[in-house]
Amino acid sequence: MSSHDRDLVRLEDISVRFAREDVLSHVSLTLHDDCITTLIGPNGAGKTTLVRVVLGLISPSQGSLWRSPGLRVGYMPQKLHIDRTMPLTVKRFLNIGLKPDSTTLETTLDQVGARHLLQHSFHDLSGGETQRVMLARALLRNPRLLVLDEPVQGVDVNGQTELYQLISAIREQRKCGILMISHDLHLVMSATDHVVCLNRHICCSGHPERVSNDPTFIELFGRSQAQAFALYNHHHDHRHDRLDAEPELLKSDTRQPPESTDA
Ligand SMILES: Nc1ncnc2c1ncn2[C@@H]1O[C@H](COP(=O)(O)OP(=O)(O)OP(=O)(O)O)[C@@H](O)[C@H]1O
Repeated sequence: MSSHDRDLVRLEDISVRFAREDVLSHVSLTLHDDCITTLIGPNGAGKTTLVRVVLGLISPSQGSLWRSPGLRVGYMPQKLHIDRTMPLTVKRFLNIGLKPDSTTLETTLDQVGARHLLQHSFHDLSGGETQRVMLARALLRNPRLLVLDEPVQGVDVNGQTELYQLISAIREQRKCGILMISHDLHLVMSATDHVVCLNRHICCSGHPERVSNDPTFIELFGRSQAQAFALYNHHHDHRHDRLDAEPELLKSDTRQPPESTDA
């Protein structure tokens, strides 16, 4: 298989202009099977706009976009506005426009740890439960590309770590490509192969470690993110004498990001 066979989407020199203002300038990016790409950047950096270009919801003002023929995309939006007065169980929510058979529905809910929520009211779910159900909905399309716009929004810190672990597991099992937007590089570290740091253009990109050391990343996010990353990295890069004697302890320790979530 040539490396191009793994390509799902290729953006070449894309620019997007709204009201005579460039929101994206000269962005080139390739998304692959079995690869998690994370978009980070400050508010208004153009992350959602870039996602909307990938989804085909916005036509770029300049540049070219190639999508693998017949590409199935599962999309989890940042926000969903549903009228609370409308009674809506999780089962009904997952059936809207999709009509999965019951086995697929239950298997998918199992995968995201939400099968027990099937008959619950969608409106009464916690932040983490809502995100899991939304993820299930995106997965019901059996996507080759999964697009997640801030998947841990409204979820507490422990829940965020669990959700990122779940996203990693989904990629492992399904070998799909994943494009996600996040504000917390140190939290997504273990769930990311490729980071794109965006501020209306691509400031830097590559392996998370490389990006976190890039001066443009430090300039955009400040030292606190870079230091949080360094602390996280410390868990990964070192073998301490005490832990060398306790390999099981090391194994569980390496998956833990730092407590802080400050941006
Ligand atoms: N349809 C539109 N028309 C005009 N301006 C738009 C439109 N969509 C987005 N913008 C502007 O483009 C800029 C980038 O918006 P975008 O939502 O892509 O940023 P973002 O990086 O996702 O931000 P955030 O992190 O706050 O969600 C913002 O200044 C926004 O106001």
